[in-house]
Amino acid sequence: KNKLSPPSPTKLPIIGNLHQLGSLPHRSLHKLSKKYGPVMLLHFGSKPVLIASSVDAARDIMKTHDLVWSNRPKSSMADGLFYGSKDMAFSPYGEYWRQIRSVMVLHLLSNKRVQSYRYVREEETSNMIDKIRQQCDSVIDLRDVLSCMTNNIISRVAIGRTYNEGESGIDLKTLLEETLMLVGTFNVGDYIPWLKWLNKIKGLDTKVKKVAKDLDAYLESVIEERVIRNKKAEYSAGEAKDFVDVLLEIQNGKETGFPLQRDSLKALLLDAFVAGTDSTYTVLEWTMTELLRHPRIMKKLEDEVRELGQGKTEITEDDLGNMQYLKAVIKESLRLHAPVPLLVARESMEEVKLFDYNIPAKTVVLINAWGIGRDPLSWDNPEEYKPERFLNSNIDVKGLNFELIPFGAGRRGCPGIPFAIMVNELALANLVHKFSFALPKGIKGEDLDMTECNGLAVRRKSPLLVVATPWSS
Ligand code: HEM
Repeated sequence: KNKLSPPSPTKLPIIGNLHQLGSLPHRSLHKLSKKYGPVMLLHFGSKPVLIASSVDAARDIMKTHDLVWSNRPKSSMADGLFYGSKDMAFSPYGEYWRQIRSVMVLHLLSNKRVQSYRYVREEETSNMIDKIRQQCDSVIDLRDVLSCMTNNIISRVAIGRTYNEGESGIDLKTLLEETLMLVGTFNVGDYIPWLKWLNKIKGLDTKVKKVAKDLDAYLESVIEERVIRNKKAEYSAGEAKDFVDVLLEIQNGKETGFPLQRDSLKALLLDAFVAGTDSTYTVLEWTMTELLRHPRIMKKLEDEVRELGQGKTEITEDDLGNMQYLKAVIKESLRLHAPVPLLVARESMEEVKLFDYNIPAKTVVLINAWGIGRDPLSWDNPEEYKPERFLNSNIDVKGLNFELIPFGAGRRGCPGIPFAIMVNELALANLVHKFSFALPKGIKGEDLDMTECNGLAVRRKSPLLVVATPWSS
């Protein structure tokens, strides 16, 4: 029997199903999927949006029919901020995307390149530890410390230095926060075109233009400075190259077979900041929250790290390979707290079948990785935080096991997995190696507020406050 269209909740005129999304769409859609099934068709304004909520649906989209689903829907926010969507995350599928994806994967985020930034990760992790040490026994805003470390790592890797030093009269930290906020903003004009004027009235269009202009001025100054430095040959041969160096080297196309325009170069730099920062430190904040709620798990992790780190002043990346429980803890956090719970929207390029349904071209799909991570068909006691489930299991986050897809999968899957995992594992190992953590007086683990707040990455509504006590063997 050929069912033509997936089940749909009743929609309202003009807005379609938008009123059913709520402030945390991954949760609302998860609830709806229990009633309407693993594949349902909603309308955001006039736009048909398919919601996939099961392992089989995710596999069908990101593996069986990956190519058909490899486009991204047009986003006016991405057009405004990323040089007409010339970055990789929002670029439409096609020759241009293939070219910049190969630049990203082969030149910026290859295993070898990620390895070459090891000293940056180790130095910034060590700076974070020093920062906590200076505040020991007082209440620390852990989110602030973790986000600062991640910002510094991404910034040094992308542009060769930390950016919160206040330069060129531009406050890049605030500018990036505004960019992230804008990218996560729901743009009514994309879904109900005749309501585009609302963006003008709300001042959204002006804001996007201003942020894009300031970002461009900053990136131009970074690139120009590098061009001048390279002419003077101040570059020392032993230094690891940052993204700007690599992109300038390959921009003439000798290595890649195609030239890289200036706007593409800037858009790729922006991708590293926008796609890489919040998503990465959010995992650490959720992990520490879960560990403080589960003292038994914290103790087990401390035992592993402290035993393997015995006699060492610092845990280095060489030590991580043996820390199986640590790896399981990070996976369990990604399962229950996928930072990008609905992945990044994709769009079908031609008519395609999904199960028995005929899905027309230009249908947007959202894959609920958050819901799939707590599907009782795949996970025992799915709501329980239990890293042990990964100890004797081959399930990984790399996009081959569709029950765990916090980084997506297939052609458009995240190219930053090795980078993000390294940063998270190294930071977590050093945190529990150096300190014992507790909650501020009067707060019990079980009382910790787990409310989420939506942004580009879904994080805790309130920052995690902790008290750290130095630990030594
Ligand atoms: C824990 C940290 C991270 C998470 C959870 C995450 C998650 C994701 C997700 C869900 C997607 C969409 C995948 C899809 O459509 O199938 C994505 C795409 C992407 N991510 Fe990540 N990411 C993280 C870290 C990073 C880092 C560190 C970088 C780079 C420095 C990065 C760069 C990108 C880019 C460029 C894309 C777009 C790929 C494309 O459209 O072809 N991500 N990421």
